Amino acid sequence: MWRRVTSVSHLTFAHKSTVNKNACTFKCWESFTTEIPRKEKTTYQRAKTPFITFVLGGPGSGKGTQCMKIVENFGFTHLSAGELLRREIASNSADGIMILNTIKEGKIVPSELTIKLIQKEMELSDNYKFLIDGFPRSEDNRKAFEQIFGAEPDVVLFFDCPEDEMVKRVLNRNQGRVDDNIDTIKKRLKVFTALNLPVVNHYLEKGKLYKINGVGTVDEIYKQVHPVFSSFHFEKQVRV
Ligand SMILES: Nc1ncnc2c1ncn2[C@@H]1O[C@H](COP(=O)(O)OP(=O)(O)O)[C@@H](O)[C@H]1O
Ligand SMILES: Nc1ccn([C@H]2C[C@H](O)[C@@H](COP(=O)(O)OP(=O)(O)O)O2)c(=O)n1
Ligand SMILES: [Mg+2]
Repeated sequence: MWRRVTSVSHLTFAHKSTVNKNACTFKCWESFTTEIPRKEKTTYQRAKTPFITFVLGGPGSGKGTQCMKIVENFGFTHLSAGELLRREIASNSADGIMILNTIKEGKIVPSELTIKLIQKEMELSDNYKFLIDGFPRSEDNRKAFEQIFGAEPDVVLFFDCPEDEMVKRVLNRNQGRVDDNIDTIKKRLKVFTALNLPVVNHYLEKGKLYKINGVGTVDEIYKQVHPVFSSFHFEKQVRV
């Protein structure tokens, strides 16, 4: 199902390990394909194809909070698309100003840029289990991901939360975000309905959607999330 990606990322990176760096370059993409001969794999390469979870829901629906609990319990690597974009702004990169203005307007950053940031983090990770939080936020995001990665997610979580609850939570979030103000939130909610709900419906039709009631305490909500992942028996999987 997975294929090697050669066209989008021209990134070079060093693997964290000091051993066998060359063999680890592009390890992520090599393990995405079933065509790599067994003998080319090293113990530093993942033995498994990536297990990808998309985490969807409106602003303030609790995506990030629940992702932290999934990470604790199931050892996923958490990639928040919004966080990667905020990091890009903070690094004063060439795209930083455009990203900042897009986020302030409550709009969606061009898909290729967000996917490039996600892809880079996946390449740097030793893990094979990924939570991709806040992505895809539009059909364009979704289609671009599928085209670039040549694959679909294994699981899609959707935190369903009423607008008034989301607004309340975002206004109390207190993380100094430029988009956590009432004007931007109103715009984001419109964008969520117009662009993100079609993605939710797409995965519902495909039978991949796990709809979670996003109202309640963090633990009450996590009680619905846990069985989604325990059904995959990750703890029994042995990595080589
Ligand atoms: N179940 C909950 N009940 C009340 N507040 C919550 C709950 N889950 C998260 N929060 C708080 O709401 C805010 C938004 O949560 P967050 O996880 O950042 O949502 P998202 O990533 O979907 O925008 C945060 O301040 C968080 O601490
Ligand atoms: N796939 C994405 C994800 C986020 N963004 C931008 C636009 C979003 O309003 C901001 C913030 O996203 P983030 O997921 O951090 O926001 P919430 O956690 O839902 O409040 O980033 C994007 O353009 N494309
Ligand atoms: Mg978040």
